Amino acid sequence: MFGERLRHFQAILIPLIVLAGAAILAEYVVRLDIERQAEIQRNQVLAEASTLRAQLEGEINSTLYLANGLGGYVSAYGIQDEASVNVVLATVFQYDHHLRNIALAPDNVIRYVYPIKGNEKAIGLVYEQVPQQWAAVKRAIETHSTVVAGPVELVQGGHGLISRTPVYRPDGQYWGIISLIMKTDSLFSTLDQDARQKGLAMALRGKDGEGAHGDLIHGDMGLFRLDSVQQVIRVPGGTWVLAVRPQQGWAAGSGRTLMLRLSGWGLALLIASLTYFIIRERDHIRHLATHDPLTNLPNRRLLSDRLDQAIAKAQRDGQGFSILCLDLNQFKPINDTHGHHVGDQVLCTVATRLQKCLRSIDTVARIGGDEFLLVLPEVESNADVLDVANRVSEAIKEPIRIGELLLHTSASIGICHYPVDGQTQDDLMRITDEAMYSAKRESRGAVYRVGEQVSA
Ligand SMILES: Nc1nc2c(ncn2[C@@H]2O[C@H](COP(=O)(O)OP(=O)(O)OP(=O)(O)O)[C@@H](O)[C@H]2O)c(=O)[nH]1
Repeated sequence: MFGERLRHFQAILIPLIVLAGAAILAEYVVRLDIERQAEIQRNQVLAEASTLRAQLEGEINSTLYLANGLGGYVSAYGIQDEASVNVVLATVFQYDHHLRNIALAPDNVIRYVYPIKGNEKAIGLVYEQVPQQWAAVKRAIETHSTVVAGPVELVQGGHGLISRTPVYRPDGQYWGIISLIMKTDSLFSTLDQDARQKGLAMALRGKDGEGAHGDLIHGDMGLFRLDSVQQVIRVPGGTWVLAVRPQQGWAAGSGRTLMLRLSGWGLALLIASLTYFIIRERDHIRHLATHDPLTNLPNRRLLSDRLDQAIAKAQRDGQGFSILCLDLNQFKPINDTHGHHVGDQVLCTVATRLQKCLRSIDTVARIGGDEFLLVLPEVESNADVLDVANRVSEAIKEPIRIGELLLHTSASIGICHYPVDGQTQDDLMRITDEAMYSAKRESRGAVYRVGEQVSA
């Protein structure tokens, strides 16, 4: 019936709605977690990037402090002889393992280089005559401060930063230039290694201190295009930019997210399944309360509802209906002879046959041991109800096969019409019952209406 189908539909629809709601909630929680994880990860990467930046700035500045220290020494004491200069340069050189060489150029002409081995050709170089170098030297002299160029490819191999520090005598007179070449390959690869150990990829740009627009110094330029954490590094005469990003990308799609999503969906499925079982259980309990457990036909309680509905509908539509009460004849002997279980099967067979004789809008209920009541909406005429009664009677008379047994029974039937024979539920039930008993008393197997036989 419609109510049954609606309940079935609800039992599917409600859990689906619950599933959708719980899944949306689960996805929302996953999204929040992804955002939180990304924020935590971004902060961690930012902290690591700051460490790398400090490390890099520290390395570069410590080299520059050496240049400044050396400049101070030269300014104060000047140059006595080559041997003592070499001692000073060698002392400075050993402080910084990134140093490639140091050159002193009084009046812009390189006179001293340490170590000399491999750098002999630099001796005597006049900066003014080498345009690529003169620009930086000139800028250092003009700005009175250290200028860092590069990294550039070194003729001795590898890459290096060249710092030019102008030196002035105590009286303010320009003395010359101190050049330091710093090997960057080892410096950058140390940083790179540190970053990789923490699962990070790093890149540097800003050659010649040109910052965010400068050429690539180290790493992969792609990192600047990706969503990376970037830090500005101050170098004398300009800036570099450091880009850092997790090697495996940001947290989204991590194992944790997958676990959280699976748990969320699992929970959503569990809640939806529980909802489904609760609804089914509720429907089952409701069904048990309204149906006969043996034949699964509506019981008295549900019959009462159906009768109320039929009366209300008849009053609304101005159309009558009929009810039919049926009691099996000689059922007890079946029980007594073949046992209760055979009697049960006979009752079930009768129930099935009754249902087959009726329309979907009719109701057939079991109201007693071998007694059934049929409600036939919109059936008003005697002829129509007799038609149904005869059909039902014939169906019950058909032999019933239970295993090896072939059993026979019949029914005494009472009918009544609403509103002609009775107007209330109690009246209708009583009158039909009396009609059925009249049939049973006076002509078993016949159909009676209000004490009068209407069909054989
Ligand atoms: N197998 C079975 N028998 C039942 C059930 N409920 C009631 N009965 C039996 O059904 C019989 C009904 O009694 P009656 O209607 O007097 O028996 P009958 O032989 O049909 O009598 P008449 O109606 O006068 O022909 C009783 O013997 C009950 O014990 C049931 O659920 N299963």
